[in-house]
Amino acid sequence: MTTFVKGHGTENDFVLLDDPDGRIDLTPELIRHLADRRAGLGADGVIRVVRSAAAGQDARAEWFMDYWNSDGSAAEMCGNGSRVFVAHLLRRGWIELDDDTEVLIATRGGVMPVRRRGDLYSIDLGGWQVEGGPAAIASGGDVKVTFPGMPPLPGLSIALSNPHVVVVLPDVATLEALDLTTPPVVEPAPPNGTNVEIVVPLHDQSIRADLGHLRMRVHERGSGETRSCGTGTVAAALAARAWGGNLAPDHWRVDVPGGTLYVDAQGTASEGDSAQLSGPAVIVAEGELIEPAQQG
Ligand SMILES: N[C@@H](CCC[C@H](N)C(=O)O)C(=O)O
Repeated sequence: MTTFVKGHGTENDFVLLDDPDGRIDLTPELIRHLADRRAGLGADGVIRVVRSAAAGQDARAEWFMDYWNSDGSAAEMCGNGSRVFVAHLLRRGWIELDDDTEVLIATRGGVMPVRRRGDLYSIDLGGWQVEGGPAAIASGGDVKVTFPGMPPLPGLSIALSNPHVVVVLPDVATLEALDLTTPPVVEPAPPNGTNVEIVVPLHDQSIRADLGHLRMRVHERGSGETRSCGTGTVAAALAARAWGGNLAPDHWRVDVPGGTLYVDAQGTASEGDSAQLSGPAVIVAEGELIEPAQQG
């Protein structure tokens, strides 16, 4: 019997499968079936919750977040998923985590520390880089991104644990009208595909001067448009910070269709040792899987 929970982080939703001892054969077909919003449970991604020792992963972290996109492809990392993963481990009693202490989790993108303060979880995503460096920042980007019915726009590639390209638009009306039903075309095509974040800087007076503010939509590699992408908000803040130059803030609020996330960045405009993502994690339901052959 396989138990699961359904959860989300700012409405980026996941099915988490309990597999502490590494017994589940998680095929792309099973992932697509579970993620299907009509024939399955429905999710942007599927996370297998497995001990690192049972999955051949880094022993510094007891637990491995085995993350899969809804199309059945594997991803290195999921920022929103990492918070839901830790909330689930806590709820199961598989870890203990007091306020302001940290737990290490293993991901394909490396071992990362997660902290909790009340209902807010923060993860340190480690090193990052603006691909193309200062020249790409100065020219607006290193790639061209085309959305249906629009001329190509510059995009800035950000190497985090997973790949991102960030595009800036002038206003919220243009952002809301954007067609994300098909993948944006990125040229030259990144070798492993990419997540694409589209942002509008908000210059509202109500926000602190040391806190940047962005509105964002995202088209995720392997999942299509989602209501939030945690690593995507970090990439968006890093790109906006790079474009903003010396006076740009290190702290950012990013509003996505599913809620609000916060990003803290360290390092130069084009490279840094770490960036932190903070936001909520919600567990909505739990249950037992029925084997596909027994369904119907
Ligand atoms: N939604 C996630 C990112 C999930 C993986 C992504 N689609 C990829 O393929 O890199 C997040 O919150 O970071």
